[in-house]
Amino acid sequence: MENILSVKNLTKSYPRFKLDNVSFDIPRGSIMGFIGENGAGKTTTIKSILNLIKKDSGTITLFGKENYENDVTINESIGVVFDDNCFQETMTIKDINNILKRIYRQWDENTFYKFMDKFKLPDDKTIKGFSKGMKMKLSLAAAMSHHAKLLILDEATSGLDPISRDEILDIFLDFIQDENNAILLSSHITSDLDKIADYITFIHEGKIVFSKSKDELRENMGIVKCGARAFNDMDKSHIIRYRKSNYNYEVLIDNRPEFMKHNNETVVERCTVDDIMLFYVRGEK
Ligand SMILES: Nc1ncnc2c1ncn2[C@@H]1O[C@H](COP(=O)(O)OP(=O)(O)OP(=O)(O)O)[C@@H](O)[C@H]1O
Repeated sequence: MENILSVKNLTKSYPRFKLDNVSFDIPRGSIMGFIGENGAGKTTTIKSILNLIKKDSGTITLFGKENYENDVTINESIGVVFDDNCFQETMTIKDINNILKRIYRQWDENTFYKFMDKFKLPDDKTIKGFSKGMKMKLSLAAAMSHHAKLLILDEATSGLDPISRDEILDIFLDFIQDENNAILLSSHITSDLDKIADYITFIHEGKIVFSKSKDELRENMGIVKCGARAFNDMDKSHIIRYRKSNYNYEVLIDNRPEFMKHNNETVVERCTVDDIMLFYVRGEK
């Protein structure tokens, strides 16, 4: 499968933080969930991809091209949303449409106004009177109204209520029905990623812990809850991380099918993206 975005050994240093050899790929027709705790390096990675900050080293390839910085076609093929409002508060939807129409060669006024109707955003009010969720919907609509092929969304669903999020997630799923499109979605709302992501890239303290398909994670990883004796007897080669509370252990294991073959009386629970992140960040090795 061809990759729409490929990040190889990306490095960027700040005085107190280093993005360290970050690598991952996003195949066409897929949604990549980008997860990690606060300060893990998600926005720094995204800004490097978008050339908003200068990387120290590494290779970023978008749509098969490495040096895309001044390539208008590539830049216009990306729809970007950050978690803060990028429009002037005094503007109305009509003003925004007029401005974006001049910026994007492929601006699609029809699609934009369809989104405005769908999201019930008033076109006579200034942005100042919009709630956080309304501003977020507006930004998402703008990102999806110029025939972008890659959406890069940094915490773009964080201000939305569960109903609006569900509506947006459906729109994302629609978007990738076109096999030439893809989405990079950084989010702390891991239940959203459980619902729609095809791949998960997990970054911790500037380093990639894993970048895998969600099916692979779901099939292979599992949680065993047991007492001290069972934990001591356990084949340690399967343990990724464990958490201990009083005399009980919760253990995140890899290769669930293999583990179950040799421990057929042990219950291995399925885990969520949230569980995996919690074990990696807070569990013991
Ligand atoms: N311009 C900068 N100068 C110095 N340090 C910076 C700069 N920008 C980011 N950092 C540091 O880089 C680290 C990673 O920040 P980043 O915003 O990439 O994290 P994040 O994973 O997006 O976090 P969050 O989930 O909170 O948005 C943080 O420690 C941050 O303080």
